[in-house]
Amino acid sequence: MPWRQGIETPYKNSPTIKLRLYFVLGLLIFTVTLLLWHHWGMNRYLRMDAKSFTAIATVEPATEGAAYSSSALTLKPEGWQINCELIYSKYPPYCGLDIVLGSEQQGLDLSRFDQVKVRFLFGKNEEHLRLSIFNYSDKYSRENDYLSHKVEEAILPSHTGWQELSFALTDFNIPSWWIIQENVPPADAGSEFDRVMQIRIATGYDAKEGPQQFTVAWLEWRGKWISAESLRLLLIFMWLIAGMLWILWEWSRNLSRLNRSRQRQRWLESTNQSLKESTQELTHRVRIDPLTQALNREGLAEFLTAHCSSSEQPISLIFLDIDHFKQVNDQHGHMIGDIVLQRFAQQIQQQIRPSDCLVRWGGEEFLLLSMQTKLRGAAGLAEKIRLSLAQVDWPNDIQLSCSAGVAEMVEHEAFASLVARADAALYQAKSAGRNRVELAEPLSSAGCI
Ligand SMILES: Nc1nc2c(ncn2[C@@H]2O[C@H](COP(=O)(O)OP(=O)(O)OP(=O)(O)O)[C@@H](O)[C@H]2O)c(=O)[nH]1
Repeated sequence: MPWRQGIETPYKNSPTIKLRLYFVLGLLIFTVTLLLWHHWGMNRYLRMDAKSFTAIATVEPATEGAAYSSSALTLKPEGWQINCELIYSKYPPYCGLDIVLGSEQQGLDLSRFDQVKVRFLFGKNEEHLRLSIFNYSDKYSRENDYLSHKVEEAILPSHTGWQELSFALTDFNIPSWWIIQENVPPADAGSEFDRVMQIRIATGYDAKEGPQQFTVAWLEWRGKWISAESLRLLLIFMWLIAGMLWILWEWSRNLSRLNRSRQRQRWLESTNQSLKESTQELTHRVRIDPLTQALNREGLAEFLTAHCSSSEQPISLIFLDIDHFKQVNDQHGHMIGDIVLQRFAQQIQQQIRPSDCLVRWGGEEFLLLSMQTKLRGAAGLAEKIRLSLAQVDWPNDIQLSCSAGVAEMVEHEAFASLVARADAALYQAKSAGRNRVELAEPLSSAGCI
């Protein structure tokens, strides 16, 4: 059966259910793996030390009057060492080192990192170091004026001995003096690390006059290949795509299921139709004589069940028999005999009412049940049929006649009795020389089937 091909039953263990489970499981494993990998791995580093980056000494004030601060940068095996002498003048003094990263508006993109770690040695009690980032921006930066670059600062506390301090990029602050100096609106006063021109490590605002010394071993920038936010977006996008694919898949599966069930419905409808037609044809065949198209005895029984009621009475029966039909067969053959039988039946059908019923009783004998017809009416009909045979174009110019016996059913008469009486009348017609109509003897009382 073609419509059966590919029909899926929604069993628990069907391959599609398994496929879906694998699909969701695969996505979950992929998501968890990606999150774990992001948490524990996917790291990138940038280390800034004396071997790989160049630093210069910086000092403030450098040229104020006769008294000025001085600073000297020494490269030690452990890192950059700053030795300076701070003297107060117009501005609070500081000294430190600058790691120059860019020039001519080309800075280093440090926004790819999340954290910075600094290893330094600064033994001064209650004093601090400053770690400053100078970031270029087309909005406010001016060429050859590093103070116009956005300044982002983090304060490093003093500590006895070497210390390694780690903090996030979000821990940097923009000092208010820079915002005021550059007149920057609040919308532009947020942190930026995409074009870093230089990094400065210097004494803090609380530095005291006199000699200062500190050493910076390295700065290490740490970040992820994919930021947590990008990873979240990626995962959301991936789940959205998977969801859409899932919906599309379900939709196309349902569509093909629907098509298959429509196909099946059409097949069932056409099968049902052809079964109905076959049944009708079979029923017809069972009730109809195939040669003459008159009812057979089966058809007669059905007809009697449906119509032999008192409302249909009076009912008359004409028993018709072709005369000397054996001679027709003998002289012209059975084929011609069959044609004669067909035309004989047709000739009768043309002259009766739709409510009447022609039955082939057997061989060349026919019963004609004439409904709501009295004996005389039926006798007239039988006579009319008999006479009409002369007008028929019989094959081989055969001269055909018939005899008839007519009987009217009396109330409660059995059909067999009616047939027997009509048959007796027919016998009389035959005995009296054929080609004539005889009436049956009336019955006083009998019964219908
Ligand atoms: N061609 C053909 N012949 C049939 C068919 N059924 C019966 N017959 C023939 O009809 C003939 C009937 O012959 P009889 O019973 O002797 O009747 P008859 O020759 O008509 O003689 P009477 O009835 O006495 O006039 C037989 O030869 C049957 O073989 C049929 O379906 N086709």
